[in-house]
Amino acid sequence: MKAKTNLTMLCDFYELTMANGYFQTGLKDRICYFDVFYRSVPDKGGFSIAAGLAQVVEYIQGLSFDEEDVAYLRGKGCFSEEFLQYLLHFEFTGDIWAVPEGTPVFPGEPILTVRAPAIQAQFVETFILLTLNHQSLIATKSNRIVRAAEGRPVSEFGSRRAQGADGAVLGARASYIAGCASTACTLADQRYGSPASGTMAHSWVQMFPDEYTAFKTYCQLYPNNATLLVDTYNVLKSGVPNAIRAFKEILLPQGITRCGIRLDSGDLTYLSQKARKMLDDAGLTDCKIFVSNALDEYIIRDLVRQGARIDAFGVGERLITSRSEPVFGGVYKLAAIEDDQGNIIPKIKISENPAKITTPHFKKVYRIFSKDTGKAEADLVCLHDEQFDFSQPLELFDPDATWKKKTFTGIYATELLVPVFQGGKLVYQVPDIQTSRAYCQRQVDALWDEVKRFENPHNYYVDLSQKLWDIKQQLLSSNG
Ligand SMILES: Nc1ncnc2c1ncn2[C@@H]1O[C@H](COP(=O)(O)OP(=O)(O)OP(=O)(O)O)[C@@H](O)[C@H]1O
Ligand SMILES: O=P(O)(O)OC[C@H]1O[C@H](OP(=O)(O)OP(=O)(O)O)[C@H](O)[C@@H]1O
Ligand SMILES: O=C(O)c1cccnc1
Repeated sequence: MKAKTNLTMLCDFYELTMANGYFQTGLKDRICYFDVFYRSVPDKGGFSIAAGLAQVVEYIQGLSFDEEDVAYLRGKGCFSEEFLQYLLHFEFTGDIWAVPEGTPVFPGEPILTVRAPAIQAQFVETFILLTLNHQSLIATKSNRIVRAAEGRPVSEFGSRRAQGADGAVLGARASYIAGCASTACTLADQRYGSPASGTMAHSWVQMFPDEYTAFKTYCQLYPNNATLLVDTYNVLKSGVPNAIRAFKEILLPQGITRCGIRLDSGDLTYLSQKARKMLDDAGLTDCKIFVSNALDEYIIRDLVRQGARIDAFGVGERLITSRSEPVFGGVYKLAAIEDDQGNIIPKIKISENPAKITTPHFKKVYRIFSKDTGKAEADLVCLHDEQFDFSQPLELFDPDATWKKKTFTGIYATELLVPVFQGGKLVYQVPDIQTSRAYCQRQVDALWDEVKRFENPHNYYVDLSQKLWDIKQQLLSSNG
C-alpha cells in the first residue's frame, strides 16, 4: 500500500453509506447547514479555546478520492457504480464559516458552520470533528496550565507520551496557540513555527564519569543555552553545587550570566527555594530555575501559592493527553436545509435529554463587549441575517429561564464566525501561529476573572435572539 498524506478516506464508514444513499435518492445536491458546537467545558472550566482550523482548511483543499480509494470501496460491495464514478471527481464546493483559532468559545454556540450539498456537508464531519476536538482540547488544557503559571513561561514537553504522532505535533501546535512559550517537539517547530527548545536528559549526566564533567561539557558546547538537570544524584548536595561550579568556570569568564537549572523530582517548592538561595549566594542571580515532573494546572497553582522560586515550567504528559479530561465533546449537527427555491428550512434534533436538543437554523454569533471595560459580557446567537443596533440598549434573556433578563448598554459587538470557504474557494488568510497566539491572549484577557476560575466559574451568557428562540420553540412544539 502506498504511503498517503491525503486524509480523504479518514471518515466514518457511515459518511460513505449515507453519501451513496443521498446520491441514489436524489438528495445529493440538497443544500444543508451543519454546525460544530460542544456541550461542556473540559475540567469544569468556564470556557474553551478553539483550535485546529488551519488543518481543516488543508483537509478541505486536499479532498479527493483516487482510483485506489475507489477500487477499495468497490470491493466493499455496497456502493453503486455511479456513486463510485462520482467520487473520482469529488470536491468541496460549499461554504464554511468558523471562529479563528485561539478564540475562547462557550458551550452551545456554533464554532464552525458548513453550508454545502448534502453529500459534501455530511462527508466532512469526521475529519472536521476529530481535528477541532483534538486541538481545542489541548489548547483549552494548555491555556489553563499557562494561566496557572501566572506569567512564567511554560514549555510543552509531551511528545514522548502523546497519543501518536499527530497527538504530539498538532498537540504542540495547539499548546503554542493557547499560550505555551515553546515546545520540545522539533517537528512542530519545523512545520508550524512553534519555537523548539530544551534542556538535557538524565542520560546525558549519566554518560559522563561524573556530574560535574557532564555539566562542564554542556556549558562548553552551549554556553548561551545551558540549563543543567540537577536531580540525577542529589539536588542540593551535588547537582546544584556542580552546576554552580560549571557556570562559574565556563560561563562567567565569557561574561555569560544567563543560565538555568532544571529540577525534575522531589518537593519542588523546597528544592527551588534552597537552590535559589545557593545560586544567589554564588552570585548567579540570573540563573533561572526550571521545573518539571508530572505537572498540571493544579500542581503549578499549588507551587506558586507555596512560594516556590520557580521561573519556568516544563509540562508533558498531563498537557499533551489532557489527562484529567481527555475528550472534547464537539459535535456536528444538521441545523437547516434549503428547499428548491433556496428558502432555508430550519431543522432541530429533539432528544430525550434536553441538553442534547440542538439550536436550529443558519446562524451567526455576536460577542458583546463593554466599551468601558473592554470585557466580554455575553454571546448572542441569532439568525444569519438579523441586524442589531448595538448603540442602543440591548435586552437579552436566558434561553432556558426566559424571565431572567439583562439589558446591556455602552457595548460594541464583533462577529465570531468569519468566512473561510465560499463556493469551495478559500477566502480566509490563515494567520501564522504567532498571530493566533497573540489573538488568543487578547481574547482571554477580555474575559472576566470570574469566567476564568478553574473551579465553579461564572456561567458566561450564551443567549439566543428572540427570533431564533421563537423558531426553536415552534419546532419543539411541533416535534421538529
Ligand atoms: N511542593 C509541591 N506541592 C505539590 N506538588 C508537588 C510539590 N513538589 C512536587 N510535586 C508534585 O508531586 C508529584 C510527585 O510525584 P512522584 O512522587 O512520582 O515524584 P518524585 O518523588 O519526584 O519521583 P519520580 O522520580 O518518580 O518523579 C509530581 O507530580 C510533582 O510535580
Ligand atoms: O512529567 P512530564 O510532565 O511528562 O514532563 C516530561 C518528563 O519527561 C522527562 O522525563 P522522562 O521521560 O525522562 O522520565 P522520568 O519520568 O523518569 O523523568 C522529563 O524529565 C520530565 O520528567
Ligand atoms: O528539554 C527537556 O528538558 C525535555 C524535553 C522533553 C521531555 N522532558 C524534558
